[in-house]
Amino acid sequence: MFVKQLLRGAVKHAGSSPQFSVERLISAARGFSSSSQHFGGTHPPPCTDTEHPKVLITGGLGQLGVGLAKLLRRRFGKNNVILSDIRKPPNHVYNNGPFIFSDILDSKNLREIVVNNNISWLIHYSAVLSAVGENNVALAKEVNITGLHNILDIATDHGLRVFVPSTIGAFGPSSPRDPTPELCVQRPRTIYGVSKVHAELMGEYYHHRYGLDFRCLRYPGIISANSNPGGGTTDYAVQIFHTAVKTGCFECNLRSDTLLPMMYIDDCLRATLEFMEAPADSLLSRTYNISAMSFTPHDLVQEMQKVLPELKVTYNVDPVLQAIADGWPMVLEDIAARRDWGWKHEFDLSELVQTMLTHITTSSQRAQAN
Ligand SMILES: NC(=O)C1=CN([C@@H]2O[C@H](COP(=O)(O)OP(=O)(O)OC[C@H]3O[C@@H](n4cnc5c(N)ncnc54)[C@H](O)[C@@H]3O)[C@@H](O)[C@H]2O)C=CC1
Ligand SMILES: CC(=O)[C@H](N)C(=O)O
Repeated sequence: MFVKQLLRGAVKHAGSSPQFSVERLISAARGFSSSSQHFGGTHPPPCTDTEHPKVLITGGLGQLGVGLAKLLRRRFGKNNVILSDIRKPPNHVYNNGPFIFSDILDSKNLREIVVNNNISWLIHYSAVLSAVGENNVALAKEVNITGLHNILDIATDHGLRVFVPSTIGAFGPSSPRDPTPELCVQRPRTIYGVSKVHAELMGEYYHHRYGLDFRCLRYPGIISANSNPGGGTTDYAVQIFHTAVKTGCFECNLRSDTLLPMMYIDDCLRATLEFMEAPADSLLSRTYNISAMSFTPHDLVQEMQKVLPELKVTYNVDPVLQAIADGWPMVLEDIAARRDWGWKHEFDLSELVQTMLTHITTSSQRAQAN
């Protein structure tokens, strides 16, 4: 029902904005119908040589892992990318390529998987995110710190290239917030942030001490249409799209003026692949900020209302999440990533909103038709 209104709004809006054409909506929808995640127009061609990395992704059933597996499989071949997690995968994931159970706290099992599958790249996505971490500090310590130690030791012992994402949450209230440079004070006040600073420092230490090929990007809040966020402070910016399309209203748990760095998932996953493929001698650092846009809930709602003029948003601030967000960067500076390995984002706020709404509307129409 609201989907129809949304399409009507989109068409109406198309008349007023040259950037938002019906053709674009339709062509984006076509792209989505042939692939569940769309990666912009610039994804690299599949590798043809036999020197593919053999990749293991830990924590692969969260918001980011399935999309990354899809991108890497397109590049390196389906069987060269193994997705793993401690949860049971849905059928479409299970049927789309190798999946294996792996608990990062079980170091012997993890080592066996690496050895038996001749793994050469380890993408370490398992983590407990900011909001869940504040509710369960013991679990966050275990997964984010003990788990990371297992990963670094195994990666070092077997000569792997290892990617560990960090986050805007690795900064805190005493960091410069607008903009936040690569190198500055990092005194986060969440267990998530503390564990990510620990990961950055441990990885860099292993790189200098043992020659580990450690690579780390500080991601902003990631926005995706067909995977759900796992319990973070930036989750509102994903949930708002789904709820708005379904019901036409949304209750936001952050203040309307909370400015945070955000990124569309396609940019995030492409950045990860490009960074992993960057020649080691181009990397002057092992930990980089990457950035695309910053917006407040108010900015996002205004952009969405260009398509959904009836959208109603109310604010019911969660004090714990608001305190976390108030200590995070407002704008992330990523000069070094752009300079050293050519990072360039593709999605700004208007592209993000168009793409998310098109994607969610199309999926919802398809579900209604079935
Ligand atoms: N999604 C975002 O906005 C951002 C994510 N990141 C980082 O990117 C990585 C991936 O993030 P998401 O996919 O959003 O996280 P998520 O919370 O959606 O997924 C994490 C996954 O880790 C798995 N996991 C938990 N304990 C485990 C264990 N003991 N062994 C193996 N797997 C375990 C969970 O089952 C879950 O599927 C994380 O390291 C996160 O910190 C960084 C910044 C932003
Ligand atoms: C920005 C992140 O790391 C994550 N989305 C969170 O909000 O915890």
